[in-house]
Order: sequence, then structure tokens, then C-alpha cells
Amino acid sequence: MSPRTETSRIQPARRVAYDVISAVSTSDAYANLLLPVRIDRAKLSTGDAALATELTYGTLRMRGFYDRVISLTAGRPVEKIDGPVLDALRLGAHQLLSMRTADHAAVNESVELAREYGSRSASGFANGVLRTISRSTLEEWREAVVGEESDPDEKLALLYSHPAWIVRALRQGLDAEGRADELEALLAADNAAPRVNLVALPHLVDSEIAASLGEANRYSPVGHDLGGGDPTAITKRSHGTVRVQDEGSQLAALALSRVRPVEAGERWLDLCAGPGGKAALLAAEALAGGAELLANELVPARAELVRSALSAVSSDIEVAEFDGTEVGEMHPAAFDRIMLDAPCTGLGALRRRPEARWRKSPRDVAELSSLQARLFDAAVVALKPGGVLAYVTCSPHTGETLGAVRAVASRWGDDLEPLDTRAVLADVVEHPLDLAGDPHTVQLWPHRHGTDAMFIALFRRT
Ligand SMILES: C[S@@+](CC[C@H](N)C(=O)[O-])C[C@H]1O[C@@H](n2cnc3c(N)ncnc32)[C@H](O)[C@@H]1O
Repeated sequence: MSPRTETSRIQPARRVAYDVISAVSTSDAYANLLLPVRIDRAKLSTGDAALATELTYGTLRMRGFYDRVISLTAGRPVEKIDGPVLDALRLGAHQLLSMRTADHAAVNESVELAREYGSRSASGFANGVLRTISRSTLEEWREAVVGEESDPDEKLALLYSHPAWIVRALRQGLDAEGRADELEALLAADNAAPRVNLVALPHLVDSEIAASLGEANRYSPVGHDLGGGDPTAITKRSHGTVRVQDEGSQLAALALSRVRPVEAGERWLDLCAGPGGKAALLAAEALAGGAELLANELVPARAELVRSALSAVSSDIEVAEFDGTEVGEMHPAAFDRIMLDAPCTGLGALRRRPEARWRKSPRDVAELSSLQARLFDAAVVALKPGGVLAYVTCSPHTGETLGAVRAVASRWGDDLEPLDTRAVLADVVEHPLDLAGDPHTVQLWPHRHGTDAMFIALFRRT
């Protein structure tokens, strides 16, 4: 990248957004990890930080749509456009079509970015492309982008900026519930900013802090909605007993911890615990009931995050780092409850990881399904007779959800009894959940429940 000049006319928030978008394009960076670092380094005000977030996340989520608009305007495929210039055009297109930025600011600063990070000659090209984009409305561009496409899923993929295979997978997930008519609402929810949601670890949060946590969640009895606020101050003040956590993740942990009353001395295992969100909630529940939790995470850096998450609950919780597929041999018939929050495609959290949709492929589903099956079988062996297993994914892809549990049911037969997960959660939630499809399992959805698309299935070892 070329060094910036003292006289730069680019606003700091736009520069931060551009830097992150460019790092995502060129070095596979994760926007949700890099953006806070860059915002901090640039010392952005709260307002500018919010602007940088909207610019970055919005541009990355809608990248497929904007690329189509850019290529129609430039008269060439985006692969033929210089990378740094293309990223400046994407950022400009987002401001012109989806934000209320004045046209001249969106165009001028993007042209400046193209000149600074691309080449001097790129500025004329960028200027021409962005001015043409600004001359039509979003609705007109939507029509142009769809063009002659007649396949309904391909059309939705173009309009809602998702790879077509993901649109088909999401349709299949909704179809399994007889709710395929919700597909557009789901795709729109994937493109909206998620609210900041908090968990107050039960029995551990100071009552004064608990009273300041904002609106209680609709479903989770331990969750609060912070809206678009900054959670840093409150999480620090609470010494980790208040954490950022999606409401669906809370329900997944509570489905296991509240499936039946806790008996003192029970042994619980969180088999794939990193970075530790569900482990912290499970640990708080275990502590209150006199149970003991072992957390495990294969990747050492992520195991460290689990240790840090658990330190708010107790300093005595063991965090192991073994391969979960070996837990059956290592600890046969050892645990009363096991959380298997399996590594998955994460297609249920696309709104949170804006670039993720462009990095996944159907091959990932096949590879992860095989790992999920091995972890599942190992976890069943590690359950005591009568012990309960929660199989959870942050994906509504049926290959990772219903397909996975049906395959398990056929492998284990009468040795594994599916529990009525819906009935368990019905006793946990504050308001009834609108659920459909397979009666034993729970599939949550961003558009219907405001949560990530978590899948939860409980089983009992007979
Ligand atoms: C979906 S994430 C778990 C999220 C976590 N439960 C939470 O709520 O914060 C899955 C985790 O499994 C870990 N993992 C992947 N393969 C594993 C294996 N063979 N054994 C144990 N952990 C594994 C990944 O590193 C990842 O941290």
C-alpha cells in the first residue's frame, strides 16, 4: 500500500473501512477481528466507529451484488479490475446504493482511495464507474442485476448477495419445516446488522450491574438486548460475568444445563469449547448445581480464550486440549452431560461474519459432516448410561443438522434415545418459540427469532 499523505481528503472512518475490506480481499483477514483493532488504532470517535462498521460490514455482505453492478458499469468482469481499485469501487457503490452518503462525498473519497492505493490513472476510471452507478436508483440496479435470470434461487442469490449454493441450502433448511416462503426474509436478515446481545451469567452477576443491562431477551432467561450499544464498558465492569453472546447460543447451553435438575457431583464436558461462550454459561450453571465441568478445545490459542472466559466463573475449571474424536477411548462412560457444539460451516451466522459467505464451499459441508459424525460417535461413547448429549451447530444446512442426526440415529439405534428438545426449551424460554418441522429438534432462525440459526438436538444414552 502506498503511504498516505498529510493532506489526505479521505475521512478516517472511510480509510479504516477501506483498509479492512482490502485486508479481507488480499490476506484473508476476518473483518470481525481486524475492524476493532483498526478502529482502536485510528482512535475513532463512537460515531466514526459506527460509520466504519457500517461501511465495512455493509460492503462485504453486499459484495456480490456490488460486483455485478460494477461489472455492468465497467463493461468487464470484476476479475479484470485492479484489486485496490475494485475495493474502492465496492466501498463507493455501498455508499451510493445503500447508505445516505451524499453522492459527491461517496464518489470523491472513493476516487481518492483508488488513486492512492491503485494508480493515478485509476482515478478517471473509478470516477466514471461511480458517476454512472450514481445515476440510477437501487431499484433500477436490482432490475439490471437480475437481467434475464429466470431461476428463482439464482435471482435471489444476485439480489441478496449470497452464493447460489447457500441460497439453495437455506431453502432446503426452511423447506424441511414447510416454511420455504420465508426464504427472502431470511436472506434479508443475513444482510442486516445483528443487535448486540449480552448474557448475564446466572448466580454470578452483581445485582446493581444486572439492573443496568437493558431490555431482557424475549426467549433467553439470562439474556439482554443492548441494541446497537458498545458492550465494552459493561463487560469490563462485570469482570466477565456479563458477556456478549447471541441469544440462540444461550438457549443451546441452557437446553443441556436445564434438561433435568442438576445433581451434585455430576460430570459435564464441553467437547469443542473454543472460544468459550457456551462453556462460561454451562460452568455457571454447573457451579450453582454442584456439578463439575471439563472444557476441551483442540486449538491451543482458542483453549486460551476458553480459560479466559471461564476465569469469571472459577479458577478451578480444567481446560483440556485433546482431539475430541478420541474422547470415547480417553473417557469411556465418564460424563453425565456433554455439549457437542460441533465445528460447522457457520451458515447460521452470516450476518456476524460478513465475508464468510464468499469463503465457504459445498466441499466444506462434506468435510465437516465427516468430522461431526466422528465427534458425535466419540461423545456417545463418553456418556454414562442415562447421560445426555446436546448436538449443536450454528448452521441450518440440513447436511449438518437433520441429516447428521438421522445418520447418528441409524448408527446407534436403541442405544441412543432422541429427547424432546422442543419440550425442554419450552420450559426454559420466557416466551414460546415459533418452531416447525422435525418435532424432536430445534432450529432457530435470524428472521424469525432474531438469533443466529442455531440447531439443537438432545439425546439420552440408554
Ligand atoms: C462451533 S465452535 C465452538 C463454539 C463454542 N462452543 C462457543 O460457544 O464459544 C467449534 C470449536 O471446535 C473446535 N474443534 C475443531 N475440531 C475439534 C476437535 N477434533 N476436537 C476438539 N475441538 C475441535 C474448533 O477449534 C472450534 O473452536
